[in-house]
Amino acid sequence: MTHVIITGGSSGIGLAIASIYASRGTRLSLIARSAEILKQAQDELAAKASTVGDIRIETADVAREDEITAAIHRCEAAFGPCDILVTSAGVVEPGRFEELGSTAFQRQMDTNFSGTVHAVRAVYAGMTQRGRGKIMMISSGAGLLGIYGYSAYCASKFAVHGFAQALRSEARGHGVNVSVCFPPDTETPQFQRELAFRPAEAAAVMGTVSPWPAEAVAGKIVDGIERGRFEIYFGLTLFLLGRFGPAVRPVLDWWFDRAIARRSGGVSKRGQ
Ligand SMILES: NC(=O)C1=CN([C@@H]2O[C@H](COP(=O)(O)OP(=O)(O)OC[C@H]3O[C@@H](n4cnc5c(N)ncnc54)[C@H](OP(=O)(O)O)[C@@H]3O)[C@@H](O)[C@H]2O)C=CC1
Ligand SMILES: CCCCCCCCCCCCCCCC(=O)[C@@H](N)CO
Repeated sequence: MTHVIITGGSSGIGLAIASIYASRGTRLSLIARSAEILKQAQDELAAKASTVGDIRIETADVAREDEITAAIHRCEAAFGPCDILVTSAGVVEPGRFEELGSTAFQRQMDTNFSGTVHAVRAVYAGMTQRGRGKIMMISSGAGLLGIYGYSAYCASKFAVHGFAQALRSEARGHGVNVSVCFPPDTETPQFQRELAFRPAEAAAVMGTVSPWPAEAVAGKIVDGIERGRFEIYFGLTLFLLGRFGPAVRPVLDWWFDRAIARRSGGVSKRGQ
């Protein structure tokens, strides 16, 4: 039976992905920090799964390599080797760079980027030895474009993007499929919290793409895993951004800088 491990599987996009696999009778391991929220997710999914025993929950902080490695190894000992790893654990804390502080900056890098690397490392050796396995990393539209107020988050998601690209080229020779996806704003508990802190200047940029339901994002991700697609885009705008963004950067910068200046009351440089 297929064993799917999902970091961040207790909420939002990760939970929506878990829900699709649960209804297919897959063995599922969900990893997150809060035991209470994990238990809620397990109960919710148990209604869909063939047997409650097919859903395992483990508490671990992905930013702590020892914790996440041990948790993943416990999941593999119980349910067999990992066939599919989805790394959805992530945090977002918007704020202008000078107000963000190094703790909040580092927390986003440690969770979103290092947390992804740690989870991948925990399954990677086994996958390459078996000559099979799939890894899907959740980056973001913010992993394709630098956005006002998102210096740490964008850095962490660009890092995931670069990691996925490089690892893909190493892994394919070992029969391991590495993928990365770039979701737009998605209706999840985290998104609701984030909106309260999103600067108006960021809304001017991010408002270009309207929010998606988590189920729709999860559906495209699972479909991409099945087809072994490397990059998954959501909607025409983010597809164009991913494929042609770097080529049209000067135009995008000009366009967004104008929109941002309008939101900031026309002041684009300090002191002017
Ligand atoms: N929603 C959106 O608009 C978008 C989200 N994304 C990305 O999708 C992913 C999921 O986000 P979303 O579903 O919105 O967020 P949620 O907050 O709804 O879910 C995040 C999940 O990650 C877990 N998590 C967070 N930090 C850690 C940690 N240090 N160790 C282990 N687990 C952790 C949470 O559980 P717990 O807190 O208990 O640990 C929870 O299960 C993130 O990587 C996010 O950046 C990308 C594009 C858009
Ligand atoms: C030819 C090119 C056209 C260019 C259009 C550019 C549009 C940019 C939209 C960027 C959206 C990023 C959403 C990230 C959401 C996210 O990760 C957070 N919500 C996390 O919680």
